[in-house]
Amino acid sequence: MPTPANVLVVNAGSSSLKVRLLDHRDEVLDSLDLDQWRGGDDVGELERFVRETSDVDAVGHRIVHGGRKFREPVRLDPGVRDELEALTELAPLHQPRGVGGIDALTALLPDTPAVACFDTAFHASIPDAAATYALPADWNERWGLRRYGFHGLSHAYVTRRAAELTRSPADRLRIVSCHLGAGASLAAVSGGRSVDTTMGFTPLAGLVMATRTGSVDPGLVLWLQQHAGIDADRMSHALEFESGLAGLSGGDGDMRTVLSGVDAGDHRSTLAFEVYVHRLRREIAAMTASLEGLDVLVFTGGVGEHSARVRAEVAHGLAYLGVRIDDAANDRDAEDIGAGGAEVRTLVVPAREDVEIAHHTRSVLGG
Ligand SMILES: Nc1ncnc2c1ncn2[C@@H]1O[C@H](COP(=O)(O)OP(=O)(O)O)[C@@H](O)[C@H]1O
Ligand SMILES: CC(=O)OP(=O)(O)O
Ligand SMILES: [Mg+2]
Repeated sequence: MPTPANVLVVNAGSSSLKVRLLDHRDEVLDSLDLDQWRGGDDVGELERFVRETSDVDAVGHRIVHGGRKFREPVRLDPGVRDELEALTELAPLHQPRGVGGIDALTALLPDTPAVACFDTAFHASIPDAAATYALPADWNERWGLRRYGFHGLSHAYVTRRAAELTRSPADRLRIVSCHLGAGASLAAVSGGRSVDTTMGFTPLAGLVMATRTGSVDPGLVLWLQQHAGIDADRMSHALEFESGLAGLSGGDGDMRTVLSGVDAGDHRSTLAFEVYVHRLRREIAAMTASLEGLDVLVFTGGVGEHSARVRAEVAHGLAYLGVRIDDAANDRDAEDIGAGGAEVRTLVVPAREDVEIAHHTRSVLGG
């Protein structure tokens, strides 16, 4: 078929559904944001939006988990859809929402071709030394236990933008991409390929997030189960929804709420902010070890794009790596916030998973 021009991008995250219609130049023609989306039950608004939107040539979906099989974008058919649903056990929070998006759009636009694009795909290049857990080898093989990594569509877009903005070919750059949204992860990108990341087998690992713990001592989790009477379901809910910024500060996990608390002298909010920043700095430094250096540090996602305070705290603690920012540029959320002559470039890039998905959708269907 000819390369589709207008792509309807469906991005079902852990808490929201973002739908965008992009034209052949990636201009946004129309969009719909739903804060509450559980996949399935509340298709009403989506249905209205799609009925009012004409000229959809193709649909591109963000799917969080591609499992062992899907390492690049794939054209959707009923068989593929069922394989994606079967991966729900690997990402119970995210996968049903993505599959719900596929089902809703298949019902609304049954004759429009659709492509699934995976959060995990960009990280398929992570070498075994970084992707392998030191567990019994036959467990790893039997269940495909591995550091899959997530937010790959965002990290891939950041990688392309970093190359454009620094006017250097991506194959020469060592980039740490910081995707700081409600979910948060880092990617170490060398020569355009992901070589390490903070999320793991699930999107629970790594950085402190809005309501997720990020990494904790697995011994602590076992201790709570074996000695404190916290069963697996209760534990899972606490680690996913009651932890992170929300758990520490007692608020909703929104960084803006935490910062208001800090300004009001609230001790819990202050500790939450300090823990968030500490972990972020430490993990960025860890990514530079995987890269054997650092050329570009990039901030993206709601917190990364809008919180000058988080960026400043992180950058000031990483001066020893050559990170130096221009505080005035940082305060106005400029694209390039690096200080003149700094060894490391520091950039702020809007998260555009939609652009990445539209590109993949066009190349799968047109190529
Ligand atoms: N001006 C701001 N200052 C600090 N944090 C912000 C600001 N605007 C948005 N955020 C943060 O961005 C988060 C949402 O990030 P976003 O990438 O949009 O979400 P999602 O991960 O759901 O896609 C919110 O939880 C909030 O903490
Ligand atoms: C994978 C992941 O954590 O996604 P989100 O940030 O949308 O929750
Ligand atoms: Mg997001």
